[in-house]
Amino acid sequence: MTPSFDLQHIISCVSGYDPNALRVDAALAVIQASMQPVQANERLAVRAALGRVLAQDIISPIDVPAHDNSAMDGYALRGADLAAQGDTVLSIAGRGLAGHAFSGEAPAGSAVRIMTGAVMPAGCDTVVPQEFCRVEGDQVIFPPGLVRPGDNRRLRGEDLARGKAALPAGKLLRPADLGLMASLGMAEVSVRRKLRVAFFSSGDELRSVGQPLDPGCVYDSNRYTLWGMLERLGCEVIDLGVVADNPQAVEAALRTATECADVVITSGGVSVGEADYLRSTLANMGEVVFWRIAMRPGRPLAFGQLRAGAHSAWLFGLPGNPVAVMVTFYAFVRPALLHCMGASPQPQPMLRAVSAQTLRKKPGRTEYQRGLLTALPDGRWQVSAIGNQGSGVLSSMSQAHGLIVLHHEQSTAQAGDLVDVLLFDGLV
Ligand SMILES: Nc1nc2c(c(=O)[nH]1)N[C@H]1C(S)=C(S)[C@@H](COP(=O)(O)OP(=O)(O)OC[C@H]3O[C@@H](n4cnc5c(N)ncnc54)[C@H](O)[C@@H]3O)O[C@H]1N2
Ligand code: MOO
Ligand SMILES: [Mg+2]
Repeated sequence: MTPSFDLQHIISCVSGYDPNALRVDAALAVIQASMQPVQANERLAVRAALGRVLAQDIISPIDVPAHDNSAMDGYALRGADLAAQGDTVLSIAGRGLAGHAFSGEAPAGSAVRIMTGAVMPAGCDTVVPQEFCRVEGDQVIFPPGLVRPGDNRRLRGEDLARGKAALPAGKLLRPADLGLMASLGMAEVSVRRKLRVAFFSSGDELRSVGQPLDPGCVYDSNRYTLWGMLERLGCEVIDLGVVADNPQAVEAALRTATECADVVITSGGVSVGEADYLRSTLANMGEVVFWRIAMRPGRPLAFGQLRAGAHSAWLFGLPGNPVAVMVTFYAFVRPALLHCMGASPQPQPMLRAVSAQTLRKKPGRTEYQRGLLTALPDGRWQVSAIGNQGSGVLSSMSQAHGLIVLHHEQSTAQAGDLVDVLLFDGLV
């Protein structure tokens, strides 16, 4: 009898190339096209809105600043009064401080003592810093050529003019935005509601911290990394614990998650092992949009939609290996959640660095390696791949500054080549 074999399958095993695995960029496009942003909004005090997504454009209701004012401590005067050559001597007409304006118009040929933030006296258009002047009695003397007319004055509305766009809907609110809203006098703001994200770990070998570590078991670390990444994104995080390796338990947990969350994230049980039930359960409860990505680590990622009664939720079935969880989260889940939160697209925090060594890479997939950055004397960054790149090795993930991304088309990078690094500290 002739042995039967699947040539395509053998090629894929030998080369590591998997014809059924989606490219990273294609998977991202499918995810973005499938998932819709949440629409509901809520009104929050400005401080409570940190990290939330702005629901509406904000138009400035006032001029900021509301008045022309001084940028320096010194003397306000008419720029035209400054002589091009020789000292200019002006009498001091009075004083203006921030919150205590000089009243009236500065008489011709006079200067007004002024502090930073004080309203520019009527008639004055220029401020000379006090370091440049000499005071003699009630006169102030300005040497020539130190300032130009109009210097050291901040104009009304130069930050934001009334009626101008201040912040666009979709902005992920950062500390500067809170300050900006406060500068407009806003106490409250409309933001998108939080995204509800439920997650659980699956595996009979998993023990939660606080439990004894039985033989052959590991502590469940994925619920900690996932919790951290979701908290940083500002999601409402629902931790459904550890689920056993059996189809009934996986289905029950997915049902609970679908009933309470917009997005469900699981880790483990998504590969081809005899205790891997995630994908078949997803197929029974809804649909698998894709499974397997041309990437390493993280290849067995599953994405699909779950249904439970009237509820539905999107599912990311992340591979169980702890590094694969984090890499797939940064590559897919984070952009997807930002999209669902209603955030406008933002660039990934990437920098280009010189590779310190040869980085071997197979064609036809995207590879991610944990990297350490150092500054080179010429001002460029250098990146070195950390020793143990195993998919279960969290210590190197903890040490790394970011992920070296070796793109789909890229081949092995040689020492000295420029490579992309996705920075952990730039990620919310
Ligand atoms: N024959 C094949 N075997 C495997 C393939 C494959 O393509 N063919 N893919 C490998 C890849 S790549 C990965 S990644 C894993 C993914 O496996 P699962 O998603 O099914 O995950 P598990 O089998 O449940 O666990 C894998 C590994 O990770 C540890 N783990 C799981 N959950 C946690 C947790 N919450 N905290 C800490 N550690 C966890 C688990 O103990 C296993 O060691 O499959 C490969 N196999
Ligand atoms: O690619 Mo798996 O994701 O080895 O860890
Ligand atoms: Mg498995």
